[in-house]
Amino acid sequence: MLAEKIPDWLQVYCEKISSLGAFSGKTANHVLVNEYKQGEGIMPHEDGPLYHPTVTTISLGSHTLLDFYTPISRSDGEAPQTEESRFLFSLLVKPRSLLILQDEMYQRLLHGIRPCDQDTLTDKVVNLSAAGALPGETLTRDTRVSLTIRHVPKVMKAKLILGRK
Ligand SMILES: O=C(O)CCC(=O)C(=O)O
Ligand SMILES: [Fe+2]
Repeated sequence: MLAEKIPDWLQVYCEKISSLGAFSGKTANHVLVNEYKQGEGIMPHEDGPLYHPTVTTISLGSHTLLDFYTPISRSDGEAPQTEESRFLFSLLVKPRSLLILQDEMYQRLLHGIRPCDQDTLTDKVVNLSAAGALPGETLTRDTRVSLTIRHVPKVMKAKLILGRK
């Protein structure tokens, strides 16, 4: 991964979040900006080993439900595992919120966002009361922008790479 300067306005948030201790004393140096139009999602995935095992996300514009899944198990002889059967629970992620995920939730489980226009909240949304929401409530999605802010331990300075023979 190549280092580039983070814009000043965003650096402010990188520093604020890092000062909470999210990256074990390191300062965030990586921001991924995703935009989801109403109805768009992201398929279940893991983010890979490149990052410090903590991910922090600022959400803007709309709520979403972030869904968690067990990984596909490799043992033979088992019935095929559907996405539905691997689904564990969701988090209601509100606009203007900061979500911090780490350890097992981030490293072992897969996360994703179902592509849909509306979310009806159930008891599978495990942070309902903390998010001030009620079971049975239906929330309509709008455009959401997420800023995923992390610390990447290994970055290369562009100068070094370009200077290589
Ligand atoms: O938008 C989000 O909150 C999740 C984004 C995500 O999982 C990713 O870009 O890897
Ligand atoms: Fe992700």
